[in-house]
Amino acid sequence: MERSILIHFDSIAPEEATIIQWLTSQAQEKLSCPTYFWNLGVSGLEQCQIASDGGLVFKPVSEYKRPPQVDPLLYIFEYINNFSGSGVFILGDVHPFIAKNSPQLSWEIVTRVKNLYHRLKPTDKRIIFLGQNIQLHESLVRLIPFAEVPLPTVEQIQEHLDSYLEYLGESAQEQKVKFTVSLSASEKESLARAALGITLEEISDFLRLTVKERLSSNGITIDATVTPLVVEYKTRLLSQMGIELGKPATVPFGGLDLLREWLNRRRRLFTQEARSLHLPQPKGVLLAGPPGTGKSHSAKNIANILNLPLLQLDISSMLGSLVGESEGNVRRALKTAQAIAPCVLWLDEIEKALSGQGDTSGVSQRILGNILTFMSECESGVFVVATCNDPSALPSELKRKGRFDENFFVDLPTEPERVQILRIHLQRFGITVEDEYLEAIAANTAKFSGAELETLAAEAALLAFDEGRPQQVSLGDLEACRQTITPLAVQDAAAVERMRDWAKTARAASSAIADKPTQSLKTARFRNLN
Ligand SMILES: Nc1ncnc2c1ncn2[C@@H]1O[C@H](COP(=O)(O)OP(=O)(O)OP(=O)(O)O)[C@@H](O)[C@H]1O
Repeated sequence: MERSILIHFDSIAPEEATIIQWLTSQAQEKLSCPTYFWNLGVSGLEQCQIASDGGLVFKPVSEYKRPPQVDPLLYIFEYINNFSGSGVFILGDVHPFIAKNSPQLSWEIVTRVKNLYHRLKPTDKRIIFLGQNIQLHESLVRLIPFAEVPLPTVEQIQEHLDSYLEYLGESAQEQKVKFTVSLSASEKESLARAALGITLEEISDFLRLTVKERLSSNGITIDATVTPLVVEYKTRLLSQMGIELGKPATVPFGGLDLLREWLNRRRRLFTQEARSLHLPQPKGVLLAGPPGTGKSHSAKNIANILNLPLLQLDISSMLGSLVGESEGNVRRALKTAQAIAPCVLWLDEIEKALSGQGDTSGVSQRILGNILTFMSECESGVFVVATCNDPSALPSELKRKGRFDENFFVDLPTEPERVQILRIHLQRFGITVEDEYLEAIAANTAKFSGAELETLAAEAALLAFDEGRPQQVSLGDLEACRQTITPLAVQDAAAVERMRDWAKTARAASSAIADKPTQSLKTARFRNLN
């Protein structure tokens, strides 16, 4: 802020007030000058001041009088230009006029901003453009540095909890309500960790709501029972942004031994010990294969194996209609993952969002750019699991070697894997079937996917139950149900074979398999895709 004339500050919506507050105190401390705020919504220009309780107050500037016929944006620029003295001017709402790809992009405004840059250079006046997901027009990029506000760390959240709970306590006292905070140091840390991924203002909102809900004749108590509530609150907030906080997988996956082995070798890299040694963090895996082969199921299990929280991102559901909105949603999601890290970030069905088919606005290209930059820059332990059915539809930038740690093809299960999958799904209903029966059925289910084997197990359990033999599944039940299921690989053999062929040729072109000479290619259901 000391050296830049104009700054473009990217905020996350509810964090705006916190940023203004921070900028105000920085301007006071480092530049000894006042801070002003303006946007199209406020009636005029307001001076920002830090109140004695640490809060932010806005005071209208009485000299700022815009004649009704003058454009508000041109007027504020002129006002700042003519303003005598020093000051930091925070301007909201300017970005639609200076952002690239914006339908409201105005050359007049872009030119004024450039002029202002040169005019303000010898003065002690600074302008900060505050907005979300702004990508400045090319002609301004070099003049206006970009600052981004990361989501708060555990330590920042803990500090915020202390000060905000103290403030709530004082307010309660004023209203003669008993206010008790009963949190040990470790409980407070757990609470702060549970809140990772949301902004400080969202945390304040949560605490205010909780206080209201907890008010009883005995007063208000804030204790460890608040922690699961903050997780619920965060889950709701993230879900509104297209991010789902995944639940740990309760059903293990059968087969996929190479993936399991690969993960087991890396799980320790996410521990605090490895992180403190700055060992490189694994970036992630790409899982591609026919429908129902267990890619999503594996993604959930990966989080379990690595013992990390799971965040699921459905990029196609994030594609907003407004310019910049989709990219913004994805960037916010990536930031959230970074704040929650170490974690697993599962990008489901990425080919749907990133193939670029029918996308004339270039949104998918920009989203892809965001994801690629994130993957190459993020060192905080976000393990990306991308799943897709059709790898040939994916942009090659995403598949090239080094992007993911490994690109795996998840094929239809082999016979021994089918035994394992059937066993897992029968056990879910408390059913144990002799190995030789499972092997007999596995031998007859050559083209079945994991999902179809799951259906077969469930149907057999129902049949036995219907016939008054709960949990007594026979070979006959399994065989009868098998005959009712036509696997997709038979129904749409051409499509499934296309995927498998593609993977075979892709594997032959890869050197990664050669890196693993001990691996049996025959049983390797996971194959490198590059
Ligand atoms: N290897 C496996 N072990 C255990 N269960 C499996 C396995 N593969 C698939 N399943 C079962 O099949 C269900 C559906 O599989 P999943 O959704 O993971 O397939 P997918 O490959 O992601 O399919 P799609 O490409 O259609 O999204 C899972 O919920 C799981 O119960």
